[in-house]
Amino acid sequence: MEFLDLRILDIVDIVLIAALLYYLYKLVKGTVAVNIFIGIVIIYFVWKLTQLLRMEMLSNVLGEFIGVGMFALIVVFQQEIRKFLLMIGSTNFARRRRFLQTLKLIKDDLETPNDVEAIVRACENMGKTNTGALIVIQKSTSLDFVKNSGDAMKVQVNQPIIESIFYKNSILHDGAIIIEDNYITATRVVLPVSNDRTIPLRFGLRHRAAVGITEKTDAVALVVSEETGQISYLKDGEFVMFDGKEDLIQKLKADLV
Ligand SMILES: Nc1ncnc2c1ncn2[C@@H]1O[C@H](COP(=O)(O)OP(=O)(O)OP(=O)(O)O)[C@@H](O)[C@H]1O
Repeated sequence: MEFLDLRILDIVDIVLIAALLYYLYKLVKGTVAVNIFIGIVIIYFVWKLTQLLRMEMLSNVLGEFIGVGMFALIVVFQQEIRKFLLMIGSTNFARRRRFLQTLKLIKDDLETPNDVEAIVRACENMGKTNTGALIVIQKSTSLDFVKNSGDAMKVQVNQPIIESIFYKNSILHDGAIIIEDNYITATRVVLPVSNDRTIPLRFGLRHRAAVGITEKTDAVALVVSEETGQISYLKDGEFVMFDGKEDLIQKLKADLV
């Protein structure tokens, strides 16, 4: 049967399409782009239906629309396409780097493990004084596309530095900080805010920004609430539950490997 005549390349084809759809979903999840995307899919199916039913005029009009639509798409999704390419490029680069590291082709010390204890201790202290904080820890996806909105710096992670950045009277306290390979590489960063309507209303923009960046990239985020002093840990756009400081440290370490 021709239908069951599946080649290895067909399987690779399906896996690649699945990966592509996954990246697209991750990119548009919770944004208005999702509605535009659904609109396009609907128009495409109506066009196919009109072709099938031989409704010449409507099918021609929709066909023309779809033809020009490709250019319109590039304009409408300009931001998303940029992020998409960045996401694919940086993820592959990081994977390649890890692959080379396992083969010992490049030095192991390129990536310094993040000082998770210092970060969590800083969050704990900031929580006690109700100091709001937003910390994003980069993994394999590059965060360059958000870093540009803040101020670049390169300081090795340590507890007092983090606390002094978020200290209420500090000029750097607004926005998020980015941590890469145990270095704080940007402060006052503005993150994309998630539009996810399932986030409880008690969480404001700081938490929504943490959800936003973790749903669009594989970074993880820590938020200290200014109102309650509570620490939240976010991964893949979701709040991760933890039982005390030690549990948070263990979870972070496991997620940052
Ligand atoms: N998109 C964003 N990117 C980075 N930081 C942000 C963003 N939006 C808000 N913030 C930071 O969060 C701060 C407080 O915002 P908001 O009070 O709405 O947050 P919240 O989630 O209610 O937090 P809290 O519980 O601490 O009040 C802002 O002053 C700013 O420093």
